[in-house]
Formats: sequence, structure tokens, C-alpha cells
Amino acid sequence: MTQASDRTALLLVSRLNFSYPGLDLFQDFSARITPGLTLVRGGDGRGKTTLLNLLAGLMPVRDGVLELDGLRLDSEAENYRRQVFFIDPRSEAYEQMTPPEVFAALAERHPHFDHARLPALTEGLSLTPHLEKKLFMLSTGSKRKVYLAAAFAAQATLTLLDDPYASLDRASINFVAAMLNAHAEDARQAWVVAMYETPEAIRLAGTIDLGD
Ligand SMILES: Nc1ncnc2c1ncn2[C@@H]1O[C@H](COP(=O)(O)OP(=O)(O)OP(=O)(O)O)[C@@H](O)[C@H]1O
Repeated sequence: MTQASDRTALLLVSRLNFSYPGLDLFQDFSARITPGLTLVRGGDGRGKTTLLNLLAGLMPVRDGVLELDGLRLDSEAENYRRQVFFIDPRSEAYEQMTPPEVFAALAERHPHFDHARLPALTEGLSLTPHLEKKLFMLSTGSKRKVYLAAAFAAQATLTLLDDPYASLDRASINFVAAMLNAHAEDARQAWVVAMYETPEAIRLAGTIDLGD
């Protein structure tokens, strides 16, 4: 079910169990997530979004151990979460902010956030005309681009992206693919990307297949 390369794992997931009322979603789920790109692939409702929330430390696991770069979620939750970049694209937390305000807020959470990367990211994602608008004024796709630009600037140890191509135009998809590939050889960062299908032309270090 899980394939990973021989690289040393950055995130270790051991025997994780998680259920919603009446639905056992993960039973004794284990994974080794290495630096570079890991795909979480699965059909509708297979648990991709839930798994990203679990890896982010945002949902209570019934049991199981998550350890990110030596930090265990159960004993060092705050330090663990500080190493993770994850924004639920449906979040309304940033609606009243402009993109630069979103970037500033996220830079406070992520100490390695690199502002110097933002001009190329906003240009590459065609966000430049929208920089003075608050997020509630933007289309779903543009809002997602703001979060993607932030993700690529944040340089977190673990970055979680839920369906990063959703609602994007072809040029932006190509840009995101190129940005992901630029992280394929990262030694100190793991990128976990949830998608319905295996994307073309992306160099993956591992795949977690949740089935169809
Ligand atoms: N808060 C919740 N309470 C109960 N069941 C839930 C809850 N959230 C999700 N589920 C169910 O858990 C399963 C996994 O949902 P999840 O959103 O993680 O899957 P997914 O693979 O991301 O789905 P999709 O690709 O359709 O967004 C689905 O059957 C969903 O209906």
C-alpha cells in the first residue's frame, strides 16, 4: 500500500487508528515519508483530506504515533505543528486579508518563510493583479493560488497540499508542477500532495495509495 524510496524518513507514522462515528477510516496505518514529494492517492471519500489533517496534527488520533523530524505529536504537539504548513483550502480564516497580509500572517508562523520568493510565485500563478483584493473577493482558484504561493515560500519541514491542481488554469497547473518538481530532491523538506490520480511528470519519492 505504501511505497517509499530508501531515503531516511522525515515523518514516521506508526499504527495510526482513526474513525469518524460509524466509519473506521484508518486501522493500523503506518507510513514512512521521506524528503521530496509523496503522493497520497485515492478516490472520492477514501480519506485523503482526513489523512492530511492527521499528519498536520489537527485531528485527534485514537492511537498511533506520529514523529516529524524527531518531534512526537503526542508529547511535543506545538513544536510538531510549527514544522507543518497546511491550509484547508475551504478555510475562511483569511477572507478579510489581502494576499500580502496572508503572507505576513503565515510568515509569523513559519520562521523560514522566504519573502524574496513571493514576486516570482505571485507572477507565476498570475496573482499579481489581485494583490490588493481581500480574499473573499477572489475566485476559488485565485484563493487557492494564494495558499500555494505561501506554501512554496514557507519552507516548512512538512508541507501538505490537498488537491493542489483543483480549480487552477492549465498555466498555473504547469507552474505548480514545476515548483513541486523543484522540491523533488529536497533533503530537509517533505511535501505530501493528495490527489485523485497520479500526476504526470512529477518525480515522486513515495506513494500512499488509499484505493478507489
Ligand atoms: N466530519 C466528518 N464526520 C463524519 N464523516 C466524515 C467527516 N469528514 C469526512 N467524513 C467521511 O470520511 C470519509 C473520508 O473523507 P475525506 O474527506 O477524508 O476523503 P477524501 O479522500 O479527501 O474525499 P474527497 O476526495 O471526496 O474530498 C468520507 O466517507 C467522508 O464522508
